[in-house]
Amino acid sequence: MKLLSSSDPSQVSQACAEYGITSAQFDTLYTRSRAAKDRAYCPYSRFRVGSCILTDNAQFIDGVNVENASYPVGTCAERVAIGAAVSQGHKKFKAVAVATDISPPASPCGMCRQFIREFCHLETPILMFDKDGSFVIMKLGQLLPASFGPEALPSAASLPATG
Ligand SMILES: O=c1ccn([C@H]2C[C@H](O)[C@@H](CO)O2)c(=O)[nH]1
Ligand SMILES: [Zn+2]
Repeated sequence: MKLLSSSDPSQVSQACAEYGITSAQFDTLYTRSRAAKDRAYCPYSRFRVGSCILTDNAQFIDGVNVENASYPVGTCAERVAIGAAVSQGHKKFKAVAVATDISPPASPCGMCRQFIREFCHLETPILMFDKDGSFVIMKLGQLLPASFGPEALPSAASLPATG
């Protein structure tokens, strides 16, 4: 796990080539996840999280963490972004970005990793941006090894996500 600089074009282009996204897509994921972070609703933790996901037809959809006075009811930015995307008709994603105000960057929690697993290949890049715009990039399969997914269920063939 290596911390890379998003302001170093050679580090960005090398990472993009390795993980199958364009530099333009990287820039949008970075800009949008950071901007989304400012819209987080997190009066309890004060821990702002923004997410942006890239759909397989090149749409970008944002999410923020949305907390609740009943603490366990709150949801993470990544799941909000994916829920928004699914509600807009997207079910396959090429990249997931998450931005926070800490360094090194936060990585998706276990529940989000499983949620992402439903809609992404194990090779899908997860981009994690820190407070300075430095980033770590890892494949979903690295974040969630030996995972359980929809293909394990006999009923999966009839699920919209896999159909
Ligand atoms: O990757 C993460 C980690 C945490 N959170 C949220 C959940 C909660 O609102 C706050 C503190 O855990 O940050 C996210 O949205 N995504
Ligand atoms: Zn989470």
